[in-house]
Amino acid sequence: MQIEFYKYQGTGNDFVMIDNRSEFFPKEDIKLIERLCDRRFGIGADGLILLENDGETDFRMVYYNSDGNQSSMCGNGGRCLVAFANQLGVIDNKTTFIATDGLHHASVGDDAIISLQMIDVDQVQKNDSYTFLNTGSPHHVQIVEDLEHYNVKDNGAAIRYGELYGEKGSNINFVKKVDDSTFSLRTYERGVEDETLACGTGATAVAIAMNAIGQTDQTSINLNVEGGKLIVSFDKLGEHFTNVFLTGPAKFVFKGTIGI
Ligand SMILES: N[C@@H](CCC[C@H](N)C(=O)O)C(=O)O
Repeated sequence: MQIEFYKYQGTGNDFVMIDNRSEFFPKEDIKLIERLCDRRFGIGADGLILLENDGETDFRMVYYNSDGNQSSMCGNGGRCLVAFANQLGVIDNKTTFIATDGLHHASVGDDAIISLQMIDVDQVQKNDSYTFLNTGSPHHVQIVEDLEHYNVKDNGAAIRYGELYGEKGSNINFVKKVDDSTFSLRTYERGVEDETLACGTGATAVAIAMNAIGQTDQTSINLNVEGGKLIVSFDKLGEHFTNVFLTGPAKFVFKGTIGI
């Protein structure tokens, strides 16, 4: 069988998008999803996303990591899916959709800029050398000195598979402060098991963590990621972070068909 796919990227975090409103896609076939995401044997992507019908919202987001397993929320993938839904005519520049972590509001701006509301955060675990929080996906956030030369893959894997997070693991972000409203980060992604060029829930986690631990008192934060720039803004009510928005580019790359 031939299937039609669309390829999108958000600050270099790339995804295979499939319109599954007719429910044709074999969702339980982990090996197939892994192959479609494989950069040598398939299309190549950090993840695969199905756009599905939902009775109460504009559409449902079903997200798989490139290892073929369904996972938790993907911020950049969510932004790319909004752009895909707009391209398909499912929405008209504004949407409310459902994902694994609940409802998301989003809007499409000029120059393919998508702004996506993320979940509220009210638990930030502060430790001496790192912070842990869930922004739809679990994130370890750690400040490092020499971010440019840091071995993200090896150090990220050691923490992801180490005693802190057990079987479930976590995404691991390494951060450097640039100025009071700007941070650079590099992320090791669970389920990709490598550094990716960007991670939306990771950028969100870094912005909130840096505010929570007093590295900044800003509530609109610029994030430099390997594949570009993102902005995370929020309101802070005591230890509660609400109205969290992740904003940045989400771009169509190409479409095609592939035999499965
Ligand atoms: N790239 C994503 C994060 C995807 C989920 C993550 N790999 C996990 O399994 O926790 C993003 O942009 O948020």
